[in-house]
This record gives sequence, structure tokens and C-alpha cells, in this order.
Amino acid sequence: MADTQPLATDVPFDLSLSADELDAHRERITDFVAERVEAAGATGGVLGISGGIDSTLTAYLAAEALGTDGLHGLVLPSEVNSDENMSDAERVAEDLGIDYDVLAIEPIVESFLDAFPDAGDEESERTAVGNLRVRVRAVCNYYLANRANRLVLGTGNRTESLVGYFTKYGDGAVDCHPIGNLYKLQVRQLARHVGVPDDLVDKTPTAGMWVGQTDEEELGIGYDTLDAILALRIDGPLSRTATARELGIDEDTVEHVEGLVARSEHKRHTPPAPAPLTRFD
Ligand SMILES: Nc1ncnc2c1ncn2[C@@H]1O[C@H](COP(=O)(O)OP(=O)(O)OC[C@H]2O[C@@H]([n+]3cccc(C(=O)O)c3)[C@H](O)[C@@H]2O)[C@@H](O)[C@H]1O
Ligand SMILES: Nc1ncnc2c1ncn2[C@@H]1O[C@H](COP(=O)(O)OP(=O)(O)OP(=O)(O)O)[C@@H](O)[C@H]1O
Ligand SMILES: [Mg+2]
Repeated sequence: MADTQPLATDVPFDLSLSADELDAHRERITDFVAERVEAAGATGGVLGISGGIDSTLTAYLAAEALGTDGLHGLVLPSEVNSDENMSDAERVAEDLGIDYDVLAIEPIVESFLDAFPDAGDEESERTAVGNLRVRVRAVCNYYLANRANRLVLGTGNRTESLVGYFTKYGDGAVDCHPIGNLYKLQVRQLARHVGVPDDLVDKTPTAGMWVGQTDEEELGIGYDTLDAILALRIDGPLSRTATARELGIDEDTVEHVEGLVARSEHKRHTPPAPAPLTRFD
């Protein structure tokens, strides 16, 4: 029996979806995936599966939309992924009955780094190498997509997109974003609704770019609060002051999120070019 209970949060603003809304999202997303694949004349989708909730939900819905033959999974362990996440990723593919490959990407990353022996400072190196791992995964996705005329299915949600919490041309390098209209809390809720096991729904989100990384620690804010600020202040009509008052938080927290959104604007657009010269003035 699907669970449509709201998820517990500490935030006094309820983003939970009703049972009808969850069904509507499920239908909208599965229709979207099927339509994108058909419109592209593709044979199906390719998807990286990490053991996290975003790729798990996307895999469940894409398998529903395309059938198990229409979806190919890629589990791409590196030295920073936990064994638990990688075995969960394989469990998702097995439970869905889709074909999948497991490919350790660290040799590819290492051979790339051999070409750049001079490391930068510790913090920028950590981000650069983390992003390299993410971009190696994107290359793997597209290699398989090219070979079998498939689309690369993204797993980004609305929360990550708005604050730019993804690697440009890494996990952001995809052909469509099936769950891109859901805040993180709603991803978890829809996942539970479609039958994803609780231990996967409740798992701590991690980008898996370095050992011990968690999204909430790096972002400096919990997802429940972040979702609510985005819904009220960025997608909604409230001022900074009204958002802070509504959520019982200080204005600095709202301002922090506004900064994340503003600084990541460039990630949400195709790269700009100077205006062309015209000969028809
Ligand atoms: N204003 C601007 N206009 C145009 N381009 C601009 C720019 N500012 C930076 N850039 C470009 O963007 C680059 C920085 O962006 P990027 O390479 O993405 O790197 P960056 O945003 O620094 O790092 C990626 C962030 O996303 C997180 N992440 C990554 C992957 C997965 C997940 C997850 O949870 O799934 C999270 C990761 O932990 C990290 O915090 C710069 O090096 C520059 O090339
Ligand atoms: N080890 C991996 N193998 C295959 N794909 C991966 C791996 N790590 C990350 N990915 C891909 O990158 C995407 C972005 O990672 P992200 O952490 O945002 O999502 P998630 O792991 O599915 O969920 P969560 O945010 O809850 O951890 C994943 O959804 C998945 O498609
Ligand atoms: Mg993850």
C-alpha cells in the first residue's frame, strides 16, 4: 500500500503533496519521459544509479515509462563512494529488473590526473577532482547513449537546480530532467509513494565527490528549510523579511539562499555569446 503521509519536518510550512498530487506527478513524469524518448527517435534511456534517492526515484519512474527494456543503468563506483551506496544502487537495478553495468571509474580519473601532476591548493583541488569524477560519469553515460541511440536521463531536482548544487556539464550534462519540478522533500515523498524501500528514502543525501561529504553540511542548511525558503521566496512571492518571519528563521539564512541562487544563475542557461553582427539593418 503506497504511503501518502506527509514527511515529518521541523519547518512550519508544508510542502507535502496530497495523494492526488503525487499521482498527478507520477503520471506527468512518466508521460514526460516517454514523450522525450519518442520525440528524439531514441530507443530508451541511460541513467547513472548511485544508491541515492534522486537516481532511485528517476529509475523507478523511467522504468515505468519505458519498460525495463527501455532503461539501462550505470553504477559507477569510485574510491569515495561507500560500499553501502554502491550495493544499494545495484539493488535498485535488480529490483527493477533493468540491464546495468558496473564500472569502476577511478582508473579513468587517475589516468586523467597523471596528465596534471601539479595539484592546486587543498580545497580547490578537492572540488576540482570531485567534479572530475562527476564529469567522468557524464562521459560514460553519453558513450552508452551514443552507442544504443538512447537519451541520458538526468536526476536533478528543483532544489539542486535553483541553488546550483550540481556540477556544470557533470551531473548537469543530460538530455532531460524528469524530476526537475520536485523539491527534495517531494522527491522523497513521491519515492515512498511509488514503492521505493524506506531505507533508501530516508538515506542522507551525498554528492559522493569526496569521503564523508553530505549535501546539507556543504550547503550550510538543511533540506527542509532550504525547500521552504525556495518555495516561499524564490518561486513564491514573499519578501526576505516575510519569508524569515513565516519560517521562524533569521533573515541571514534567507539571504544566504538568495546568494546561492544568484551565483548559480550561469548553470541554468545555455552559454551566452556576443550578439551577432547583422547585414540587414
Ligand atoms: N558567473 C559565471 N558565468 C559563467 N560561468 C561561470 C560563472 N561562475 C563560474 N562559472 C563556471 O562554473 C565553474 C564552477 O561550476 P562547477 O564546475 O559546477 O563547480 P562548483 O559549482 O564549484 O562545484 C560543484 C558543486 O556542486 C556540488 N555537487 C556536484 C555534483 C553533484 C552534487 C549532488 O548532490 O548531486 C552536488 C558539489 O558538491 C559542489 O558544491 C567555474 O569553474 C567556471 O567555469
Ligand atoms: N557512483 C555513481 N554511479 C552512478 N551514478 C552516479 C554515482 N554517483 C552519482 N551518480 C549520478 O549523479 C547523480 C547526482 O547525484 P546526487 O547525489 O544529486 O543524486 P542521488 O545520489 O541520486 O541522490 P542524493 O542527492 O539523495 O544523494 C545521481 O543521481 C546519479 O545519476
Ligand atoms: Mg547522491
